[in-house]
Amino acid sequence: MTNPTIAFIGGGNMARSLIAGLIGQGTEPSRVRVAEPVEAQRESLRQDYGVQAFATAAEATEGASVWMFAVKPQVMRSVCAELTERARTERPLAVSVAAGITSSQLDRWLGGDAAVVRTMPNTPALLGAGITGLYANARVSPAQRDTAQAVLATAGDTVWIEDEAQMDAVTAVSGSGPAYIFLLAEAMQAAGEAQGLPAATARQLAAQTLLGASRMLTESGEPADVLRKRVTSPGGTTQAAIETFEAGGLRELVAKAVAAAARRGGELSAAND
Ligand SMILES: NC(=O)C1=CN([C@@H]2O[C@H](COP(=O)(O)OP(=O)(O)OC[C@H]3O[C@@H](n4cnc5c(N)ncnc54)[C@H](OP(=O)(O)O)[C@@H]3O)[C@@H](O)[C@H]2O)C=CC1
Ligand SMILES: O=C(O)[C@@H]1CCC=N1
Repeated sequence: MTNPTIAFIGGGNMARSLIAGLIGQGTEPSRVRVAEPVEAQRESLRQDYGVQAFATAAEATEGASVWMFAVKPQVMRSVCAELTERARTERPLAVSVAAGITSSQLDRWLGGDAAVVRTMPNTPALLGAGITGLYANARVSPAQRDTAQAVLATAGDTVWIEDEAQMDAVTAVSGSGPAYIFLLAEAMQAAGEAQGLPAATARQLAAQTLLGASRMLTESGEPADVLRKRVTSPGGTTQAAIETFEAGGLRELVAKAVAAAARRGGELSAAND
């Protein structure tokens, strides 16, 4: 990446995670500009990362060739409307992290002929342990594609999607996914406490087990079912638990939850058009 100036529009949870990745990987803070309406959040971004923070998108995008849209889907259209004139004259690379909002909507809201990369990162980006799905529209040049990938790679792994229709599925699996794991952690912790463990001990056991299992998944190269079977001694404790999960319909429930998230992506697109 040839050191572009990057403007974030929206300085909330997701933007913070991405900014942490960029600064942590050595991006010069003066090259990161953020538009964020809340003064307390602007000040905390300046303090934590040394970036420049402004009240308006117009100020933040001055001189920036990459615009990172990190506002809620519900306000994306009005935020783009503030920038249409500048987008037409300056032809930036527009990168969106918004759930549901399509590249053709962003192109239209930015006045047409816009180079748009629609992405779906996740909050482990804060630790450089995220994963981002990316989709580029036809206006994106190979160099801009590399730039978008380089920006998101500071947050973790990246994977390109050639069919934009799959972005709602990406969102449902990895964008929202960390929350599913946190829900599982809450449930494991509560169940441990119900079995008589002190709260702190139950929390530590659940969290470290999720970390260790995730590292085995990513580092061993072995599929999840093989790793699961290795824990499951015939007639043992794990088998008792797994049979309970299967009888309770865990797989079907996960499939329904992911389908609901993907469907919501489509609804967010339609509702905010
Ligand atoms: N959180 C997550 O795990 C993920 C989120 N996303 C996507 O990221 C986007 C942001 O989500 P998230 O960070 O969670 O939400 P947040 O509400 O934390 O962040 C959005 C920020 O944008 C600010 N904002 C609102 N209007 C404007 C404006 N006109 N100009 C500049 N900033 C503005 C908001 O301020 P105010 O609070 O005053 O409204 C808020 O601080 C969403 O589109 C979401 O789909 C994608 C992947 C994962
Ligand atoms: O819940 C949401 O809509 C956003 C998108 C993925 C994670 N958070």
